[in-house]
Amino acid sequence: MRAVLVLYFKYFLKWDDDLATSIYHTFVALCYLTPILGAIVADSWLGKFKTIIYLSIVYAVGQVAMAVSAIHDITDTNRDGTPDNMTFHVVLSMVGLFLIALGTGGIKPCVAAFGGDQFGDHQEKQRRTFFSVFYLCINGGSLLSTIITPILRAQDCGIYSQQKCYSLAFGVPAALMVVALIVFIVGSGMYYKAKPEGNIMLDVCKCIGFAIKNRYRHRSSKYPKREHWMDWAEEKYGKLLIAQIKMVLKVLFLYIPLPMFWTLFDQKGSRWTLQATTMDGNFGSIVIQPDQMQTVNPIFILTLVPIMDSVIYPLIKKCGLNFTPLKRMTVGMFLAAVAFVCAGVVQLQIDKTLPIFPSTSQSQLKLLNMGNNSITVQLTGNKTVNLHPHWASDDYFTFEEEQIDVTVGSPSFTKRIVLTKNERQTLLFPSSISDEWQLMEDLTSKPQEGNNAIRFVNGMSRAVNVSVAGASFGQIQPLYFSNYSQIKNGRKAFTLQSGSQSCEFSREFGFGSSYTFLIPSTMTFGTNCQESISEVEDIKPNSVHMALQVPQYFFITAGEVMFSVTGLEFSYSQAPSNMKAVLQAGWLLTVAIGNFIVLIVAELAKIPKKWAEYILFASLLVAVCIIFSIMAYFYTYIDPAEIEAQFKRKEGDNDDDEDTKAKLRKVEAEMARRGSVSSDDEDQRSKQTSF
Ligand SMILES: CC(C)C[C@H](N)C(=O)N1CCC[C@H]1C(=O)O
Repeated sequence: MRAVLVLYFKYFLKWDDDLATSIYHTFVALCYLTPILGAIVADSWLGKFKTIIYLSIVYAVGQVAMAVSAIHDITDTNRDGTPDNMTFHVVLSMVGLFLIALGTGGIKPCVAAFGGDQFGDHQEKQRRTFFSVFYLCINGGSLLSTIITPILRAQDCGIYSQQKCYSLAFGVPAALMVVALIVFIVGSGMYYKAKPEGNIMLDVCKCIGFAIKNRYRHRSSKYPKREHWMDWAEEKYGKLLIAQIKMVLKVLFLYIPLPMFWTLFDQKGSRWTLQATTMDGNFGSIVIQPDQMQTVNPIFILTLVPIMDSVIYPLIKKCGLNFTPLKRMTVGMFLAAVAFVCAGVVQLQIDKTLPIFPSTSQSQLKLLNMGNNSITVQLTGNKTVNLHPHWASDDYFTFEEEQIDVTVGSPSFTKRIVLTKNERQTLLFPSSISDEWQLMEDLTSKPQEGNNAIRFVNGMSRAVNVSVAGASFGQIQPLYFSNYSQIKNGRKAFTLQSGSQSCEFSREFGFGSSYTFLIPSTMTFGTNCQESISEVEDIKPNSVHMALQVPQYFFITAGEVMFSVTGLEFSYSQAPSNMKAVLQAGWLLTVAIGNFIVLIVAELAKIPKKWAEYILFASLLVAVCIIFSIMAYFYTYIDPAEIEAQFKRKEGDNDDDEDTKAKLRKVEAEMARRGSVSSDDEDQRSKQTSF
């Protein structure tokens, strides 16, 4: 669904690029923020199984709302193919997105933790495999959706008029979500379902609050220090709960630097896609569009996860190295930084091929001779150019002056031209140089999305109509320029028409170029006018190949596999039994914060050189990576189940606090239940995990 969301905003809801991008990132950030709610509901109240079911229903309803919001016919009263009550569509789609984000919150942390719950303590290896498979599934889905949803969207559908079918692109995932939910419910009898332990998050908050208050009350030096500030809750709360909170806080503290990884990671959808728009996507038999490069991420995930699990990690182990989860995550961060260095190097190559546009104090001018004779032009600053008939100066001349003198021909003819700062212009000399000269504005940036910006100049004495599949340049008056039209890459055939006469010419286009095509006064209409039309290259096509982005995608994905898959498993294994989903949500929160930082960075980072921006991000991540590795060095891995069992034994003997005892009895019952999972259940678990 994410694959077509920005396009839906832009083309269906008619939002501008900035609004579409901001709402998109806010939605994604919300999807990784709401897991906190889902996790609290699951761990404290409904349990993971029921939370997944209820919030999957919310998710499916949200997806249906999106599908309905994309039916233009609902408000298209005048049946012209566009919705007439946009408020209805905007409100319904925002409600839909909100429900989807809420549903995602319920599903994401619970599915991961619920999956982890299916494995006993002795099945650590299988559990690790589960997290890898879980990650594979997310990315398999992501890959399929990026391929299929754009195809669905491209279909035409409608009751009164045919339009692009966003409702199908949203409706099919809605139907699939319902199928997935049914499959999940049908499997109910096969799962191990850990019971929630009452309002654990409320207890946690109260316990932390009490510890802080109690610490403050006993701040005087006459009170003996305690090992940990949470120990100040001992007067009121059981040791087990305090120990569990310490485990969670320790892990959450470790998470503080992690959003920086996601800040870099999430820029592949924005900055890297923009970079791809300045590159050549021609791969021989297929042409890759800039945004399609993103599919390289899930493709690499699908190949790298199994390779890491079955080759790289075992090999490292064989070499006698203890590649602990936190070490893997550190290496993952480092690889992401390497990816950004690669992006910086690619950017340097691209920059070499980019035109130099005028700065705010400069203006640029190109000269174009539409006459049938060669002319010599002299410009201020002793610049002299010889222009053949129907020909333009090779490049733009740059001026700091506001106005320049232009002298042409012999006997010479001089005119003063007023230039516009920060602009590129073309000065057109008609057949007779004493006729009015035309000054036309040119592009001062590369055409967007890898398109080509094309325009025509009509040198004939009669109006000419120019069209090409998907675009029309309209009626071009004698000695006038047409407006620019955006044309996709590939071979394009143009039709030129004047009265009843017409002719065609075709040309192959790459990515990101700009051309002015000249229709000479000498042109005769026939079936083919290929020979007569000459072209002026205003902006060169992209020449750095998109394949050069593959290394940066490789490194960021290798980094993601080491960082994210390991992080998921680490969050599960280091969480106390009653806060597994909460820590999963804490992990996903780092993704949400990373997304928010991207939003801020997009506004703040205004470094003129893009390559320098990439290197800056890489350096920041390396700095964060060093901080994280120091924090990780001091982290001691724990076995929460073992610690909980020890407390159960100790506190069961000598604690006389009734509340604690009640809680311990609960833990004891739960552990006994887990321990006494019948051999049938155990068999069943082994069967389920034998992948
Ligand atoms: C569909 C995702 C954006 C693909 C990405 N490779 C991924 O799996 N994740 C990015 C953030 C964490 C993880 C996820 O759980 O979505």
